[in-house]
Amino acid sequence: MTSQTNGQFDRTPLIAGNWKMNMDHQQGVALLQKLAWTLQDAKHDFSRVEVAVFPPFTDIRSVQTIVDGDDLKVVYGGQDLSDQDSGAYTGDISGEFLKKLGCTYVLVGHSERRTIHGESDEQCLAKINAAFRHDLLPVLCIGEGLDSRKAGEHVSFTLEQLRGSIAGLSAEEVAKVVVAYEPVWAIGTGEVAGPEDAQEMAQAIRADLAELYDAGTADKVRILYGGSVKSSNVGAILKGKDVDGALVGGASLDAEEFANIAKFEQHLVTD
Ligand SMILES: O=C(CO)COP(=O)(O)O
Repeated sequence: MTSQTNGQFDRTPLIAGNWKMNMDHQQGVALLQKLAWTLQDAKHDFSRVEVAVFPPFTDIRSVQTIVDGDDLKVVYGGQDLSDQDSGAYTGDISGEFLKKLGCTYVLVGHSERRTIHGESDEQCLAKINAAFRHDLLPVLCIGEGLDSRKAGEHVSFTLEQLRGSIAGLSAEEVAKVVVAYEPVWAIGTGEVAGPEDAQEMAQAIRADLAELYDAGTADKVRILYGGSVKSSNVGAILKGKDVDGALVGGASLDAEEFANIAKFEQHLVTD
């Protein structure tokens, strides 16, 4: 076990905002500046709770300029990357380019990539390897659809995605992966998996990682929950001891609401 260094959290919590295909670069700059001011006013301690944004590719250069120019502590990443490094891959973006723009993270296998673009676990694994080649931290998204949930197969479905997407990674690599559990039926629908559901899956993911690797490695992996997270439900969701943060879609487009989510410790439900 790692020591209890950060309140109830063994691992530094991560609150991440996935802007999806929203916000052009001008709107993105305004959103980021408002977020930074709001967090600054709230005296946000970034060493306690990390805050990341995932803007569209066309915003990232502008985001970099603001982050560097204003010395912001907000970190950022791409919403996807190619599994290749360069070459004849029209429309794709190399991890090398993301790194050069100062990205820390990159999303891999978001459910919208898996469903709309048919990305497989195998491709996700190749993308994770590409991320590591360029010193980016992958945020691997996994999660079941409504059918699996209704059939009571959500855990086995999600763990199969996990295993397929990390197959062959070393323990050292896996420890750097952030896993985001996002049940597809809870994304953008207002339906939230209950706090118990989020903890149940986070615990199952950690147990599976401990079985595949070892407990020490599993303890290092941060596991986020995503799907209709708001300031009003984040406190209950992050109460789960295996849930280390949130991947937020819609609510991350509102600077005040997203800053409020990042201040989730104020909303933590205790009983
Ligand atoms: O897909 C998500 C984040 O990646 C979740 O989106 P919502 O928060 O809009 O449900």
